[in-house]
Amino acid sequence: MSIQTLVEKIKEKGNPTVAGLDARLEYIPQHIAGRNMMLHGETLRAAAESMVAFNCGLIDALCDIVPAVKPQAAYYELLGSYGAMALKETIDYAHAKGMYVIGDIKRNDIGATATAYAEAYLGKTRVGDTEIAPYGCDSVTVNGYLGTDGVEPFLKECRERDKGLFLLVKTSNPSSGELQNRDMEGKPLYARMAEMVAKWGEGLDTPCGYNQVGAVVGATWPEEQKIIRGLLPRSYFLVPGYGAQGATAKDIANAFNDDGLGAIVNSSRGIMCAWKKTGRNGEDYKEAARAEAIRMRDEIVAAIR
Ligand SMILES: O=c1ccn([C@@H]2O[C@H](COP(=O)(O)O)[C@@H](O)[C@H]2O)c(=O)[nH]1
Repeated sequence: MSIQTLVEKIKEKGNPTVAGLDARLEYIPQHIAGRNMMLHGETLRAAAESMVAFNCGLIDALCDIVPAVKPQAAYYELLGSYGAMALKETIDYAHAKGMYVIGDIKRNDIGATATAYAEAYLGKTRVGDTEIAPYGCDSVTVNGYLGTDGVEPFLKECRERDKGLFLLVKTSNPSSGELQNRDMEGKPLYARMAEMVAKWGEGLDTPCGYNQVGAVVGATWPEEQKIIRGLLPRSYFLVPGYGAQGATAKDIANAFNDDGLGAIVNSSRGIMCAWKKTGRNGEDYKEAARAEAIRMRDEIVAAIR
Protein backbone atom coordinates (compact mmCIF):
# COMPACT_ATOMS: atom_id res chain seq x y z
CA MET A 1 0.00 0.00 0.00
CA SER A 2 1.41 3.35 -1.00
CA ILE A 3 1.54 6.62 0.94
CA GLN A 4 -1.47 7.56 -1.20
CA THR A 5 -3.46 4.80 0.54
CA LEU A 6 -2.37 6.12 3.93
CA VAL A 7 -3.52 9.61 2.95
CA GLU A 8 -6.88 8.23 1.80
CA LYS A 9 -7.35 6.38 5.11
CA ILE A 10 -6.41 9.51 7.09
CA LYS A 11 -8.96 11.56 5.13
CA GLU A 12 -11.68 8.90 5.39
CA LYS A 13 -11.34 8.71 9.18
CA GLY A 14 -10.59 12.40 9.69
CA ASN A 15 -7.73 11.23 11.88
CA PRO A 16 -4.02 11.99 11.28
CA THR A 17 -2.76 9.65 14.01
CA VAL A 18 -1.17 6.22 14.26
CA ALA A 19 -1.32 3.80 17.18
CA GLY A 20 2.02 2.32 18.18
CA LEU A 21 2.03 -1.38 19.02
CA ASP A 22 5.09 -1.63 21.29
CA ALA A 23 3.85 -4.02 23.97
CA ARG A 24 6.02 -5.13 26.85
CA LEU A 25 4.59 -7.72 29.22
CA GLU A 26 3.98 -5.05 31.87
CA TYR A 27 1.70 -3.17 29.45
CA ILE A 28 -0.50 -6.24 28.96
CA PRO A 29 -3.39 -6.75 31.38
CA GLN A 30 -3.14 -9.68 33.77
CA HIS A 31 -6.24 -11.43 32.43
CA ILE A 32 -4.37 -11.90 29.11
CA ALA A 33 -0.80 -12.48 30.34
CA GLY A 34 -1.88 -14.70 33.26
CA ARG A 35 -3.93 -16.99 30.99
CA ASN A 36 -1.01 -17.48 28.60
CA MET A 37 1.42 -18.18 31.46
CA MET A 38 -1.00 -20.80 32.83
CA LEU A 39 -0.99 -22.46 29.41
CA HIS A 40 2.71 -22.13 28.50
CA GLY A 41 4.55 -21.30 31.73
CA GLU A 42 6.83 -18.29 32.15
CA THR A 43 8.16 -18.55 28.59
CA LEU A 44 8.81 -16.38 25.56
CA ARG A 45 5.92 -18.20 23.90
CA ALA A 46 3.53 -17.08 26.66
CA ALA A 47 4.78 -13.49 26.32
CA ALA A 48 4.44 -13.53 22.52
CA GLU A 49 0.95 -15.05 22.57
CA SER A 50 -0.09 -12.43 25.14
CA MET A 51 1.27 -9.73 22.86
CA VAL A 52 -0.68 -10.99 19.86
CA ALA A 53 -3.92 -11.24 21.88
CA PHE A 54 -3.38 -7.72 23.27
CA ASN A 55 -2.52 -6.27 19.83
CA CYS A 56 -5.54 -7.91 18.19
CA GLY A 57 -7.78 -6.49 20.93
CA LEU A 58 -6.32 -3.03 20.37
CA ILE A 59 -6.73 -3.32 16.60
CA ASP A 60 -10.39 -4.40 17.06
CA ALA A 61 -10.96 -1.39 19.30
CA LEU A 62 -9.27 1.11 16.97
CA CYS A 63 -9.64 -0.03 13.37
CA ASP A 64 -12.76 2.01 12.56
CA ILE A 65 -11.33 5.28 13.90
CA VAL A 66 -7.51 5.07 13.50
CA PRO A 67 -5.99 4.68 10.00
CA ALA A 68 -2.70 2.99 10.87
CA VAL A 69 -0.65 1.02 13.37
CA LYS A 70 3.10 1.20 13.97
CA PRO A 71 4.61 -1.94 15.47
CA GLN A 72 8.12 -1.23 16.80
CA ALA A 73 10.40 -4.15 15.86
CA ALA A 74 12.45 -3.95 19.10
CA TYR A 75 9.60 -5.23 21.27
CA TYR A 76 9.11 -8.25 19.01
CA GLU A 77 12.84 -9.00 18.79
CA LEU A 78 12.81 -9.06 22.60
CA LEU A 79 10.80 -12.29 22.35
CA GLY A 80 13.13 -14.10 19.93
CA SER A 81 11.62 -16.36 17.29
CA TYR A 82 8.19 -16.18 19.00
CA GLY A 83 8.39 -12.40 18.68
CA ALA A 84 9.02 -12.66 14.94
CA MET A 85 5.84 -14.72 14.61
CA ALA A 86 3.96 -12.26 16.82
CA LEU A 87 5.01 -9.39 14.55
CA LYS A 88 3.83 -11.18 11.42
CA GLU A 89 0.50 -12.13 13.03
CA THR A 90 0.01 -8.53 14.18
CA ILE A 91 0.71 -7.14 10.71
CA ASP A 92 -1.63 -9.64 9.05
CA TYR A 93 -4.41 -8.91 11.54
CA ALA A 94 -4.08 -5.14 11.09
CA HIS A 95 -4.28 -5.59 7.31
CA ALA A 96 -7.32 -7.85 7.63
CA LYS A 97 -8.98 -5.03 9.59
CA GLY A 98 -8.14 -2.48 6.86
CA MET A 99 -5.32 -0.68 8.65
CA TYR A 100 -2.10 0.68 7.10
CA VAL A 101 1.05 -0.76 8.73
CA ILE A 102 4.20 1.27 9.38
CA GLY A 103 7.03 -1.03 10.47
CA ASP A 104 9.22 0.96 12.84
CA ILE A 105 12.47 -0.89 12.12
CA LYS A 106 14.98 1.99 11.68
CA ARG A 107 17.24 -0.26 9.58
CA ASN A 108 20.09 0.19 7.20
CA ASP A 109 23.50 -1.26 6.34
CA ILE A 110 25.76 -1.75 3.34
CA GLY A 111 23.76 -2.20 0.15
CA ALA A 112 23.73 -6.00 0.15
CA THR A 113 22.49 -6.22 3.72
CA ALA A 114 20.07 -3.32 3.32
CA THR A 115 18.59 -5.31 0.42
CA ALA A 116 17.87 -8.16 2.83
CA TYR A 117 16.18 -5.76 5.29
CA ALA A 118 14.13 -4.16 2.51
CA GLU A 119 13.02 -7.54 1.15
CA ALA A 120 12.26 -8.81 4.67
CA TYR A 121 10.03 -5.95 5.73
CA LEU A 122 8.62 -4.52 2.47
CA GLY A 123 9.30 -7.04 -0.25
CA LYS A 124 9.60 -10.76 -0.79
CA THR A 125 12.18 -13.47 -0.38
CA ARG A 126 12.57 -16.37 -2.80
CA VAL A 127 12.35 -19.96 -1.60
CA GLY A 128 12.87 -22.19 -4.65
CA ASP A 129 10.35 -20.92 -7.22
CA THR A 130 8.13 -19.32 -4.62
CA GLU A 131 8.23 -15.70 -3.51
CA ILE A 132 7.09 -15.04 0.05
CA ALA A 133 6.60 -11.73 1.90
CA PRO A 134 8.16 -12.36 5.34
CA TYR A 135 6.40 -9.39 6.99
CA GLY A 136 4.64 -7.33 4.32
CA CYS A 137 4.70 -3.87 5.93
CA ASP A 138 3.28 -0.98 3.89
CA SER A 139 6.11 1.34 4.87
CA VAL A 140 9.11 1.29 7.19
CA THR A 141 11.37 3.70 9.05
CA VAL A 142 14.89 3.83 7.60
CA ASN A 143 18.17 5.26 8.89
CA GLY A 144 19.48 7.27 5.95
CA TYR A 145 22.67 8.30 7.70
CA LEU A 146 24.51 5.43 5.94
CA GLY A 147 23.95 7.24 2.63
CA THR A 148 22.48 6.45 -0.76
CA ASP A 149 23.73 2.89 -1.29
CA GLY A 150 21.99 1.79 1.92
CA VAL A 151 18.73 3.57 1.05
CA GLU A 152 18.56 2.41 -2.59
CA PRO A 153 17.28 -1.14 -1.78
CA PHE A 154 14.36 0.41 0.13
CA LEU A 155 13.67 2.83 -2.77
CA LYS A 156 13.53 -0.19 -5.09
CA GLU A 157 10.65 -1.60 -3.02
CA CYS A 158 8.89 1.79 -3.30
CA ARG A 159 9.27 1.77 -7.08
CA GLU A 160 8.40 -1.89 -7.63
CA ARG A 161 5.82 -2.57 -4.92
CA ASP A 162 4.30 0.83 -4.19
CA LYS A 163 5.72 0.96 -0.67
CA GLY A 164 6.55 3.97 1.52
CA LEU A 165 9.53 5.05 3.64
CA PHE A 166 10.06 7.36 6.58
CA LEU A 167 13.72 8.45 6.81
CA LEU A 168 15.05 9.56 10.19
CA VAL A 169 15.55 13.30 9.87
CA LYS A 170 15.07 14.77 13.37
CA THR A 171 14.31 12.17 16.02
CA SER A 172 12.21 12.92 19.11
CA ASN A 173 14.70 11.85 21.81
CA PRO A 174 16.32 14.46 24.08
CA SER A 175 19.87 13.81 22.77
CA SER A 176 18.95 13.97 19.09
CA GLY A 177 20.58 17.40 18.75
CA GLU A 178 24.04 16.10 19.72
CA LEU A 179 24.60 15.15 16.09
CA GLN A 180 21.44 16.02 14.18
CA ASN A 181 21.63 19.75 15.01
CA ARG A 182 25.39 20.04 14.38
CA ASP A 183 26.39 22.50 11.70
CA MET A 184 27.22 20.97 8.36
CA GLU A 185 28.50 23.55 5.92
CA GLY A 186 26.12 26.26 7.12
CA LYS A 187 23.06 24.16 7.86
CA PRO A 188 22.13 21.71 10.61
CA LEU A 189 22.74 18.08 9.76
CA TYR A 190 18.99 17.32 9.94
CA ALA A 191 18.42 19.91 7.18
CA ARG A 192 21.08 18.20 5.06
CA MET A 193 19.28 14.91 5.67
CA ALA A 194 15.99 16.55 4.60
CA GLU A 195 17.72 17.57 1.34
CA MET A 196 18.80 13.94 0.85
CA VAL A 197 15.20 12.80 1.48
CA ALA A 198 13.99 15.17 -1.25
CA LYS A 199 16.60 13.73 -3.63
CA TRP A 200 15.75 10.11 -2.76
CA GLY A 201 12.07 10.85 -3.40
CA GLU A 202 12.63 12.07 -6.98
CA GLY A 203 10.30 10.18 -9.33
CA LEU A 204 8.28 8.78 -6.42
CA ASP A 205 5.40 11.26 -6.23
CA THR A 206 1.95 9.70 -5.89
CA PRO A 207 -1.26 11.04 -7.52
CA CYS A 208 -2.39 12.61 -4.20
CA GLY A 209 0.61 14.92 -4.37
CA TYR A 210 2.58 13.33 -1.54
CA ASN A 211 5.80 11.44 -2.13
CA GLN A 212 6.50 7.81 -1.17
CA VAL A 213 9.60 8.96 0.72
CA GLY A 214 8.70 10.65 4.00
CA ALA A 215 10.52 11.73 7.12
CA VAL A 216 10.54 11.01 10.86
CA VAL A 217 10.31 14.35 12.64
CA GLY A 218 9.85 14.41 16.42
CA ALA A 219 6.79 16.01 18.01
CA THR A 220 9.21 17.30 20.64
CA TRP A 221 10.88 19.73 18.17
CA PRO A 222 8.31 22.29 16.87
CA GLU A 223 10.91 24.73 15.50
CA GLU A 224 12.74 22.04 13.56
CA GLN A 225 9.37 20.77 12.25
CA LYS A 226 8.78 24.18 10.66
CA ILE A 227 12.19 24.21 8.96
CA ILE A 228 11.88 20.62 7.71
CA ARG A 229 8.30 21.24 6.50
CA GLY A 230 9.69 24.08 4.40
CA LEU A 231 12.38 21.82 2.93
CA LEU A 232 10.03 18.89 2.27
CA PRO A 233 6.60 20.28 1.35
CA ARG A 234 5.41 17.08 -0.37
CA SER A 235 6.80 14.50 2.07
CA TYR A 236 4.69 12.83 4.73
CA PHE A 237 6.05 13.18 8.27
CA LEU A 238 5.83 10.44 10.87
CA VAL A 239 5.72 12.39 14.14
CA PRO A 240 6.56 10.42 17.32
CA GLY A 241 6.93 11.94 20.79
CA TYR A 242 3.31 12.92 21.52
CA GLY A 243 2.00 11.81 24.92
CA ALA A 244 4.45 9.66 26.87
CA GLN A 245 7.48 11.70 25.70
CA GLY A 246 5.82 14.95 26.72
CA ALA A 247 4.82 16.63 23.44
CA THR A 248 1.25 17.94 23.21
CA ALA A 249 -1.06 18.89 20.35
CA LYS A 250 0.27 22.45 20.27
CA ASP A 251 3.75 21.06 19.55
CA ILE A 252 2.83 19.22 16.35
CA ALA A 253 1.03 21.85 14.27
CA ASN A 254 4.20 22.89 12.36
CA ALA A 255 4.54 19.35 10.99
CA PHE A 256 1.34 19.74 8.96
CA ASN A 257 0.67 21.56 5.70
CA ASP A 258 -2.11 24.14 5.37
CA ASP A 259 -4.36 21.45 3.83
CA GLY A 260 -4.37 19.66 7.23
CA LEU A 261 -2.35 16.81 5.69
CA GLY A 262 1.34 15.99 5.53
CA ALA A 263 1.85 14.39 8.94
CA ILE A 264 0.74 11.45 11.04
CA VAL A 265 1.26 11.66 14.80
CA ASN A 266 2.15 8.52 16.76
CA SER A 267 1.19 7.52 20.27
CA SER A 268 2.28 4.13 21.60
CA ARG A 269 2.29 3.98 25.42
CA GLY A 270 -0.41 6.67 25.61
CA ILE A 271 -2.87 4.35 23.85
CA MET A 272 -1.58 0.92 24.93
CA CYS A 273 -1.39 1.82 28.62
CA ALA A 274 -4.53 3.99 28.83
CA TRP A 275 -6.14 1.20 30.89
CA LYS A 276 -3.67 1.81 33.72
CA LYS A 277 -5.46 5.08 34.53
CA THR A 278 -8.99 3.69 34.87
CA GLY A 279 -8.41 1.54 37.96
CA ARG A 280 -10.12 -1.51 36.46
CA ASN A 281 -7.15 -3.89 36.21
CA GLY A 282 -7.09 -3.84 32.43
CA GLU A 283 -10.43 -5.60 31.90
CA ASP A 284 -11.38 -2.41 30.03
CA TYR A 285 -8.14 -2.00 28.01
CA LYS A 286 -9.94 -1.86 24.66
CA GLU A 287 -12.41 0.81 25.78
CA ALA A 288 -9.61 2.79 27.44
CA ALA A 289 -7.44 2.65 24.29
CA ARG A 290 -10.35 3.74 22.11
CA ALA A 291 -11.23 6.63 24.43
CA GLU A 292 -7.61 7.83 24.42
CA ALA A 293 -7.39 7.50 20.61
CA ILE A 294 -10.54 9.61 20.23
CA ARG A 295 -9.25 12.19 22.72
CA MET A 296 -5.93 12.38 20.86
CA ARG A 297 -7.62 12.64 17.45
CA ASP A 298 -9.90 15.47 18.60
CA GLU A 299 -7.06 17.34 20.27
CA ILE A 300 -4.82 17.11 17.20
CA VAL A 301 -7.54 17.94 14.68
CA ALA A 302 -8.42 21.04 16.75
CA ALA A 303 -4.75 22.07 16.94
CA ILE A 304 -4.18 21.92 13.16
CA ARG A 305 -7.52 23.43 12.13
O1 LIG B 1 12.33 9.82 16.71
C1 LIG B 1 11.70 8.81 17.04
C2 LIG B 1 11.50 7.74 16.21
C3 LIG B 1 10.74 6.69 16.62
N1 LIG B 1 10.17 6.66 17.83
C4 LIG B 1 9.34 5.48 18.19
O2 LIG B 1 7.98 5.92 18.36
C5 LIG B 1 7.40 5.27 19.46
C6 LIG B 1 7.07 6.27 20.55
O3 LIG B 1 6.47 5.62 21.65
P1 LIG B 1 5.69 6.42 22.81
O4 LIG B 1 5.33 5.35 23.77
O5 LIG B 1 4.50 7.08 22.17
O6 LIG B 1 6.65 7.41 23.37
C7 LIG B 1 8.39 4.20 19.90
O7 LIG B 1 8.11 3.05 19.13
C8 LIG B 1 9.72 4.79 19.48
O8 LIG B 1 10.68 3.77 19.24
C9 LIG B 1 10.34 7.73 18.67
O9 LIG B 1 9.81 7.75 19.81
N2 LIG B 1 11.10 8.77 18.26
